[in-house]
Amino acid sequence: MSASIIDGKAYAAGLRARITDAVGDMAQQGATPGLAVVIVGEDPASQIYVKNKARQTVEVGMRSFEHVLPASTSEAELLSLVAGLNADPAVDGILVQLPLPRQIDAQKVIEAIDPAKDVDGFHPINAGKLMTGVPGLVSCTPLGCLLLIQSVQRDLAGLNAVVLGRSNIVGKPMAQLLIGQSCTVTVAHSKTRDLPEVCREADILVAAVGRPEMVRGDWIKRGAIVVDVGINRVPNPSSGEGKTRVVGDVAYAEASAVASAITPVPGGVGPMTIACLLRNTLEAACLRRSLPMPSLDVRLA
Ligand SMILES: NC(=O)C1=CN([C@@H]2O[C@H](COP(=O)(O)OP(=O)(O)OC[C@H]3O[C@@H](n4cnc5c(N)ncnc54)[C@H](OP(=O)(O)O)[C@@H]3O)[C@@H](O)[C@H]2O)C=CC1
Ligand SMILES: Nc1nc(=O)c2c([nH]1)NC[C@@H]1CN(c3ccc(C(=O)N[C@@H](CCC(=O)O)C(=O)O)cc3)C=[N+]21
Repeated sequence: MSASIIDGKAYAAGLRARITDAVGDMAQQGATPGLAVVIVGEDPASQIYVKNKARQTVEVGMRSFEHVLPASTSEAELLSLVAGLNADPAVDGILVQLPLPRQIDAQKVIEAIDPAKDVDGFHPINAGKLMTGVPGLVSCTPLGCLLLIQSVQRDLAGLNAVVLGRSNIVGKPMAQLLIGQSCTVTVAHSKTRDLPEVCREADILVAAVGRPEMVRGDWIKRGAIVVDVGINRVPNPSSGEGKTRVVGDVAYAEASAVASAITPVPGGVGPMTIACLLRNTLEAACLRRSLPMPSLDVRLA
């Protein structure tokens, strides 16, 4: 069997097209949504993501406010910028790129963002709403993963899902979303015993560990849906000295021989993360203006 490829890039483009239409309608009423992205320090990989976010924000017709701060920025300075963005009526969504430099307590910054503008869904209020089944802003990467899984299979009730990784930004909210879909969810991590055996139980396997190609073909149940969140830069000497390429947490060729459907890296979850960020910004803008959130149902042929 050769797995079908879940085309996250195409799905994300479809989602952005629907968002563009909705933003156009809002702009006509003088209510253009705005997204502020804050980056502290010069990590080149992070800067590429921030540039991509800003470009796509403008492409869907939203206003983009980019704040690039030096690596030496103090916690107090960042908190005061966040307070200003909370108070700015042109800003509907605020994203502070993680990780932050050592002198800044990331949790403090996350908790300083107005939960109504927390388009990352990282604030404890939004994390708690997700856990208790109350509508709120949901973390973009897990939301994107769920949309991709449901593009293959709409009804997930009763399926065994294994989430590899328990971070607050991916693993935990992913598990909550899958519980919400009535999956039987196992969350595995670095202390889990016999990881391959645990993974082999999964009808749905979401890998978010940050370990290049750790998940092998023989960890995967025949016919499983595999979602690879990992973004790992590894050396790629064949394209020149010092060159790198991006691989996921799953050994893609092996896995696609066993799975029924699989997300590629790049072109899988990554583009969905950004599309869902724009979706969340639209939702935050609608909520703040007491407008209904438009349906963005995306179906690929
Ligand atoms: N595509 C996208 O849009 C996004 C991609 N990413 C990528 O996803 C990956 C995960 O990100 P994130 O959740 O932030 O990472 P974290 O480093 O915060 O969490 C990694 C998790 O994986 C677990 N883990 C690490 N090594 C192993 C191992 N050898 N065996 C089992 N479990 C292990 C850790 O366990 P423990 O808790 O025990 O330490 C932890 O729970 C990264 O590659 C990141 O770049 C992240 C965000 C968005
Ligand atoms: N506050 C905050 N929110 C985040 O959502 C957040 C963050 N901080 N810090 C970093 C991680 C990582 N992340 C990605 C987003 C898009 C791609 C993406 O678009 N990837 C493309 C290109 C990959 C490449 O070639 O480099 C793809 O997978 O096809 C990847 C990773 C968001 N993150």
